[in-house]
Amino acid sequence: MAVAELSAPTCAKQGLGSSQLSYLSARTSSFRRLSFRPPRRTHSSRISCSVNQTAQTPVAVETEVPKSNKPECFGVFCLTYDLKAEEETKSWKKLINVAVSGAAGMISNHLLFKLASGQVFGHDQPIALKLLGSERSFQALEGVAMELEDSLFPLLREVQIGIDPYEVFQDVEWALLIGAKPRGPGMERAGLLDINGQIFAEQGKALNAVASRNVKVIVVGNPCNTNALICLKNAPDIPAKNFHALTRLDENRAKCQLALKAGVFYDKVSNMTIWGNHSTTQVPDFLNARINGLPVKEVITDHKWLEEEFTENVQKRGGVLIKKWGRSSAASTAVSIADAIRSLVTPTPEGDWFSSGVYTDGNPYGIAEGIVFSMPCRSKGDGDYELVKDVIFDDYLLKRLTKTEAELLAERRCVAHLIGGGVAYCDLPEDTMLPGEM
Ligand SMILES: NC(=O)c1ccc[n+]([C@@H]2O[C@H](COP(=O)([O-])OP(=O)(O)OC[C@H]3O[C@@H](n4cnc5c(N)ncnc54)[C@H](O)[C@@H]3O)[C@@H](O)[C@H]2O)c1
Repeated sequence: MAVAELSAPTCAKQGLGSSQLSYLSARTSSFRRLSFRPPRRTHSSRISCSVNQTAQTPVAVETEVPKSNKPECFGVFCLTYDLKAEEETKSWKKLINVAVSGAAGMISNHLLFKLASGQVFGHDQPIALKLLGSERSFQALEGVAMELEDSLFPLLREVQIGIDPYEVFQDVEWALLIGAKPRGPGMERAGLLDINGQIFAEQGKALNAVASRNVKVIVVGNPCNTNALICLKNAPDIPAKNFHALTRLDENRAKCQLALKAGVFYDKVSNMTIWGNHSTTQVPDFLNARINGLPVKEVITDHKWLEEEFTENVQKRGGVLIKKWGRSSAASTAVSIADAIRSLVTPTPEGDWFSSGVYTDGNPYGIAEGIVFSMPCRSKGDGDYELVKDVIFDDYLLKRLTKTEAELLAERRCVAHLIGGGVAYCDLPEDTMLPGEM
């Protein structure tokens, strides 16, 4: 049985400096050793350094182990430290609560360490991680929490693990919904929509009940557009605008392909929109994208390549990767989730935009309302976004937008029973493989 135990110097590593902290001597003898136990609903680690508060008498406080189903702390995160009077600090931001579902999975295994290190929300932003797993993955979740402990991240102040979204999503300001069931052998696409739809319906209800009223939700688990739709429809008290389906990986892939073809570094590619569904009907928009500030079609004059190879390369990149590697993209997906968050918490560079799957109500492009569709967005860096208006369309682009829109409307019909739309009727036009899907 693994035992999580902490020692005083660890909190010193939490960015406060050892002189700012005081500890009870011989803590390990008096401190409750908490062991990782067989699956229970919630298990949390908590570190709380009393910053941003008035100066207090130095004392290290042992956190009470809460009763019943309240999160229970263990390990290094159980201690609460107060600052010495003369060492009051004012520079720390308020802690943000971030939930990650599927936290024991492959994508999370990359993402969590980026979040905890400050690479995503900033190097002055303390963070609490609330990790949601499935019953089957609970032990692995404990392992993840242990690795987070052992990483001594200065900004990581709390870690909670659990399998009940109503507990794990309590007060969260961000929810990164990655956990989903993979498509099993012989499973129809409609079956996947239903099985994962149930998960996202429940998680939407839980967010509605207990999350921050302005929680930002990024749905990664596939089929992510329709899962995001299900989630937002089950969370009527949270603005629909706050829900995103991740298409940033597709955007990054498209930028890379254009850079390769044009022989430029990929930071020279901008204004890249992925339109529509995160499936093989997605539309990487080379009409509005730019290279070195110029329209792509002026820089890459091989338009046949753009229409055929480029488009297909991006649409099918996830599938090709699976064939080569035997598993779906995890590291680059985690990077793209980090990019997607950063795009919402930092102002979008002048003249540029980013892609995200967002709710279509009120969109200026004439796309059907009531679906989650990837579109070009800009942000002031406040977590919110607005849709970009100055984009152009041609026949090629419009034709493809219609196809991906039809697919999303069909997916919506398949999950009508999960979004208050009556009886489901599944008539998917074709079985498009989802990028990254096994
Ligand atoms: N949108 C994108 O760009 C993109 C890219 C790649 C993968 N994906 C999707 O992301 C999802 C996760 O991928 P992965 O590689 O991390 O998979 P994974 O199988 O390694 O991990 C998924 C984890 O989710 C957990 N889980 C299952 N049901 C859950 C539930 N109800 N609540 C909480 N956790 C649950 C599983 O136990 C598992 O640990 C898949 O659906 C995949 O298709 C999306």
